[in-house]
Amino acid sequence: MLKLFTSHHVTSRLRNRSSHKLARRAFLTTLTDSKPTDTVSAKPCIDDCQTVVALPLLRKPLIPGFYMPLYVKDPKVLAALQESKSGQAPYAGAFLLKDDKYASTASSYYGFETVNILDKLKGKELLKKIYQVGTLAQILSIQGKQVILVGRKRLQITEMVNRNPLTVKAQHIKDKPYDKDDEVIKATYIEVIGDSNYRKLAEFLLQKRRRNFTGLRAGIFDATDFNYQKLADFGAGICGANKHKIQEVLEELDIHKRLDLVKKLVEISKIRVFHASIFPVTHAAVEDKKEEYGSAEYVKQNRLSDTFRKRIEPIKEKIPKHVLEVIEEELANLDRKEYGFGSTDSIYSYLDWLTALPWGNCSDENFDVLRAEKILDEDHYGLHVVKERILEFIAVANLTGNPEGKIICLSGPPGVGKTSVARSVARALGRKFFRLAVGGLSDSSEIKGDRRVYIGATPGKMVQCLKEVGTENPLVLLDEIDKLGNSSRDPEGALLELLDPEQNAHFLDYFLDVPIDLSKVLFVCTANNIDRLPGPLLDRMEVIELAGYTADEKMHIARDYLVKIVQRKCGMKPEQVDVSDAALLSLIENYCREAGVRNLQKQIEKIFRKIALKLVRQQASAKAAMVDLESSETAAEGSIELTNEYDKPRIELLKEKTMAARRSQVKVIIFPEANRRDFEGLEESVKEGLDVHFVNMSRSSS
Ligand SMILES: Nc1ncnc2c1ncn2[C@@H]1O[C@H](COP(=O)(O)OP(=O)(O)OP(=O)(O)O)[C@@H](O)[C@H]1O
Repeated sequence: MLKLFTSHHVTSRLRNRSSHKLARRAFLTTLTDSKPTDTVSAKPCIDDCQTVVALPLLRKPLIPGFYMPLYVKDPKVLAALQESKSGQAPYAGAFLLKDDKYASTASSYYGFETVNILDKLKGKELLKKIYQVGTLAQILSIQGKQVILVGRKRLQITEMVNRNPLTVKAQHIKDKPYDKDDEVIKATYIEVIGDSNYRKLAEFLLQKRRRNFTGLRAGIFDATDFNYQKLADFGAGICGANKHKIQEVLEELDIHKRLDLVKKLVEISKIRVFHASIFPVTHAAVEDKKEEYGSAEYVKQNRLSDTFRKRIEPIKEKIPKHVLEVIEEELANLDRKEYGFGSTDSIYSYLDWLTALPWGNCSDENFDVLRAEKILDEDHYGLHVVKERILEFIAVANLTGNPEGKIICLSGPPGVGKTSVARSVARALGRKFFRLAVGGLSDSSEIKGDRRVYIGATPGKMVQCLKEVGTENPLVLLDEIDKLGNSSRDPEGALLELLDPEQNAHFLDYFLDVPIDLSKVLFVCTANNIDRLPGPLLDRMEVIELAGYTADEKMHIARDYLVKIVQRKCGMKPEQVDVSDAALLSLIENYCREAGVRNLQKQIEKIFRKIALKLVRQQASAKAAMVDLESSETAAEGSIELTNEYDKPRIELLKEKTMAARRSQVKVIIFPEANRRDFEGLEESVKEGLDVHFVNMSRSSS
């Protein structure tokens, strides 16, 4: 009996222990198809389950028979999983992401996979990024955002059913039939499992994954009731090899080939285990031994810390001392950890953030008031008071060399240009722009990050902003600050900390855990209604009101700004469209009576989209007519052999067709040259609009 660990043990552990501790373990289920007991083994209508929510996995595929704890941040995905769990088919699809770049940004603590990193990837985009072969996973439990899955069967995606959350139709794929007595399979099996090193390896790994899983160790090599597929899967599941290699095992349906793949993975693991158990020491020792092991995989792994060393090398001088110390400490830590056993992931992720921040990198400041005035006028009609106030602010910064002081809050109804004025200020000052939507924000952790002890921890939005803009002095727009969520988890306190010049020079993000200097960031806030702003926040701000626009102002904005912007966005030339003032006025009076101009912009966009469609349709039909024309003519494209005056009808036909297709010029090639006189003798109305070329007898010489 190849029983490793009963499902009952696992679920009772799941209930009894804290999820952190649990997640640290490799959750192995039985290798045999045990009788249904408890939640784990119950497999309601598994064969009917063809439509599943697709979960993208960042760090490794889910091998059938193994457990996987997930951290799901996306509320839509979570709701869909909850629905599946409470329904007849408590299953989901687990599919590995092809791209490694997401894995490096994944914050995985205690082995929990994170399914939130792909905020921007949805539907087909996401579908393209995942392997099409994955695993049908039973949803064992959902506690908060933590979901425990157990792999059941191999799946192949056939089509997308829903975009968000990504839901797919998938067919269950089966292993190819094989002969149990096949000598080659037997031999490969003995190479894998019969190898005493493998036995040692497995024992070592299993010990690592908590020594109290004794049933596992006792039962593993009892070969009286085995099955080659599960054995191969087991090897793939525990070997800790590169995730794409494990995916190959998942996709391989030929048992012999699957065993072969696992054999290679196990070889690599042996080197790691050997290294981990004998040389858990310094970077220098690892360097010495590199040659000796000679494994490409080994060398690659040890580049983990080198990546960060290379990254910080050019900016080492600029990194604050206290941060550099932490980085060095963590690098040494990373070197000590053996690769592939989970816990390096969190160090990797931490270092990835810490080393990617723009330490000491600022964009060149520009406090030129005339230039700023020109930019503000270029981008916005009117708004004289606002522009004047901003110029005063820049003038003070020009004199003091520093724009610090009060935080500007642009207040006014929707669509009056608050966001776009802030964008222009950033452009005028030569700073990078970052918009941070704080409307609805309910938790201080969104600003200050999660503590690293939490599963799936990520830094706060401010740190994410610095990483994205790549400079220490961006202009950060805190949008809709009056719509801050009401919550006990103090988002207001976190914002105060961010905005207060006294505090933000030593801003502490819980994830980074080192103070960072935000004093060079220029904060601009927007609000629709400042009455809703919390007093302490309002105190720190200088409010500039933007009133609504009159019809006349809207007319100017539409004609001189919006039409031009939209036309450029739609890829049209000015001569292709002419929107009359009467049309704009009618739009303003009948459709856009609100204070701002956002709706007006939308209406103009609508009109331009319709014109674009018309233009493209015309071009398409012009092309179609041209093709038609070519096929009806014997000579080269659009040309005519004019041999005598009876060709006049052909010229007329050609002209008619091309004119119908709105081509202004009809190219006519006439040869031989001797027929020039015949052509010239034709009526003017026929010759009109033709681009004529006379050619001598040889066609190629045209
Ligand atoms: N005075 C103006 N001149 C030119 N364009 C303007 C002007 N005012 C607004 N716009 C344009 O109107 C659109 C909407 O403006 P924006 O998004 O900045 O509004 P907002 O006040 O931030 O709205 P919300 O409060 O809903 O965020 C933008 O394309 C902006 O460029």
